[in-house]
Amino acid sequence: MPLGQRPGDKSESRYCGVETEFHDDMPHLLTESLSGGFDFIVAPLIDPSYRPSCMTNGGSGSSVLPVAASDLILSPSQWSSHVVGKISSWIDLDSDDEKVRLDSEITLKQEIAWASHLSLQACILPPPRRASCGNYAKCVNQILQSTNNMQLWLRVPLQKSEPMDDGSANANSDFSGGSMFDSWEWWNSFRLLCEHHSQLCVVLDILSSLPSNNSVGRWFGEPVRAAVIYTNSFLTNARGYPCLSKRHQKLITEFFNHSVQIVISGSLLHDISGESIKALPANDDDSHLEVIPPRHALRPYLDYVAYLYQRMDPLPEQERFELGYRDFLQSPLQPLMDNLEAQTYETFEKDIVKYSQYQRAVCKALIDRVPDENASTKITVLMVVGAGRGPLVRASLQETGHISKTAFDSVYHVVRLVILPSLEFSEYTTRFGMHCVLHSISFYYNSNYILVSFIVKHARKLALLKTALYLIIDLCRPAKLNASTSFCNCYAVFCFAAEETARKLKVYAVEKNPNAVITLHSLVKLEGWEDIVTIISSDMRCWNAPEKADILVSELLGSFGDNELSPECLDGAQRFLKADGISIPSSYTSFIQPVTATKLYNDVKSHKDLAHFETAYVVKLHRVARLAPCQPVFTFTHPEYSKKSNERYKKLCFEIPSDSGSAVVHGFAGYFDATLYKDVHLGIEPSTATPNMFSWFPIFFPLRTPLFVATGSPLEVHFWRCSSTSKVWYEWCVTSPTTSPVHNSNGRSYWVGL
Ligand SMILES: C[S@@+](CC[C@H](N)C(=O)[O-])C[C@H]1O[C@@H](n2cnc3c(N)ncnc32)[C@H](O)[C@@H]1O
Repeated sequence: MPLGQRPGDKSESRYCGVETEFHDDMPHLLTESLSGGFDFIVAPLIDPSYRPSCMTNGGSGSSVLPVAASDLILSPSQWSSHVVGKISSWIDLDSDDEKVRLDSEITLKQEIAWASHLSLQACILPPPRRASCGNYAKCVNQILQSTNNMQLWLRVPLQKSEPMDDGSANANSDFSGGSMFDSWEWWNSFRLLCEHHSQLCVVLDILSSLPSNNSVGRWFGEPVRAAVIYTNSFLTNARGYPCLSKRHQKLITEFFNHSVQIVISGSLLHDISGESIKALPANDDDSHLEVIPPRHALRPYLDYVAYLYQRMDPLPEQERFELGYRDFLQSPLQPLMDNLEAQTYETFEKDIVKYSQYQRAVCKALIDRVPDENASTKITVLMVVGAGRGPLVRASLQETGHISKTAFDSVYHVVRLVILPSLEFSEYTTRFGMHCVLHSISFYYNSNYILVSFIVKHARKLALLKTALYLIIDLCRPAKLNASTSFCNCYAVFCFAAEETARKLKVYAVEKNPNAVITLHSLVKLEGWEDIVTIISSDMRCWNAPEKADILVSELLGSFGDNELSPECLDGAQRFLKADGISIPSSYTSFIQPVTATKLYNDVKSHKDLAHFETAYVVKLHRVARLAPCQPVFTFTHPEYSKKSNERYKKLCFEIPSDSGSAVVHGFAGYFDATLYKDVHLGIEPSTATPNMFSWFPIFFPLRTPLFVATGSPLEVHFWRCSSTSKVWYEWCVTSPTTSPVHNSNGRSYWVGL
């Protein structure tokens, strides 16, 4: 029975398992566990007392393996859906004792072969017994080369000793024997020996004490499939029930968010004597007792884990929409070289936060440029370069009170039909005793946002009007806007242009995509903007403008800022910007940070060629460990009259926090931040990211070979932005702690066309 129903969450982490001992009555064991609320069991497949060398035939294979049950006792579908195999924990493939070593090898292979026969989805391998586990890894690697789809989950404790002041290790480790111990390093060497095989994953044993947050964070970039929590890691609450420490709770929630399944292990250690009484029927009738299955001994622990799952916030609607994009590599768009399609534009246009930031920037620029006293006489020339289907034209016009016919109509339509079924907006404001003239209003909503942008004249009671609008939004939330949409995360974004710039505008919309130009014409006609907007079908780099612009508005930004060639395009466009004109954006900067991203690395590797390792990808990063804070890479400012080249070179030195421990770097996550105008910015750099903006996922620059960075070693990285007459590309490499080849030399694998 899944832990709960979390809207939108279809991940594996809904399922919780229980670890069991060897049992030769598997049907009983399974029924007991499933009816006790667990979804699967982690069970030994073979009698743990079995040793091949002690068999009468010396392990030659002719005698029958002492299995827990065959595929006639449980069907293959039961085995596959409800059992994770546990490989015998006594095996020691690196033992000095040859007999033990050989017995171990034979048993491992026999058990995996048997698990495969049963169609199990996964088997758990016991933890390596020592740091040097070459023979164990060699045997597992052989198995991985020939196994079907079954995954092998290496079990390791979530444990890292912290150095003491005198340099020795703290002694909370069963494994360390007093020396420094970091279980991640065991995992890392094991998977290196197995060549990063994609079917080799991890199970973490969660102990009662946890390593530092930074050190735990590394695991979120690893293929962790399950976390085993022992009953002795649970605390006891005031009522005698099991509970977990705050840090454990946070960790479990993170596991849920990263599709890691929880497995409970151990025996009942909490005496909840009232529990069994509660389970009895009220009239204590024997016949009832027969039909009520006995409560599973570990149920209180399961209930607590379910409680942690159920109390998580539901996934926001946008997150739910983006679930399928998590860790999915995409080629970056090339809007200069290619012509975008209507669907792509439509997706951009849904990002209301992006446009409201632009609207704020245009508003500030207009107010700075035209003093109030000239507002009704001075005409500002605003050029939207790369206008697409016109959203920035709309945002700019709304800023000045040029409200569109359709927006005006639609707000009354929406107000009348949906929000206030029997009330006109004007009546509404009158009822609230507000004395203002509603000059224009636009209303936009999707499943995430409600944007009300309005302009009032004589707004003496503007504050009241704002209150009224908040009230309207409250009234219409959640169900009335659209009965079929869940509005649990709905909130309002108000864009009050009411301060009313009322500046006069002349707009040019310049666009090189001939299809988008057709749409622009249709938009201008529909909105009645013919007198204000002139559409130019041209590449901004070669358009001969009839006059110069006061304000140049563009959105030519990629996930890495300059990677869609905004610098090259705006260098061309600034010819027709007045000497004191304003560019929105006025600057943008790219950022990178090193990441562990096993899933992405394996996906790139699966192409089996060099080119994919030298390509940047747009990707919604999820199963990644961000190893160090971001650092800025390249900055571009506009306008730029210095004739400075757009080629760039940057050397960066990252320090991974020492309490993280050693780490593996699979590549670099890239982001940008743009200053639109003065203090109005937008971006995706995690520490300053614009909230609820979804137009850009990060970019990922892979490394051909995963890079091991030992604790305390600096990581030195070089990035270049290069160009030729026909293309722009990036090259990157690492020079410390080891040296990598320069990736993408001469743009041989990945470039952006000019
Ligand atoms: C990222 S889209 C943004 C479109 C629109 N401004 C929006 O926010 O939805 C960039 C647009 O700029 C156009 N574009 C790119 N380079 C251009 C150039 N050199 N001249 C004119 N348009 C260009 C593309 O065709 C595309 O429509």
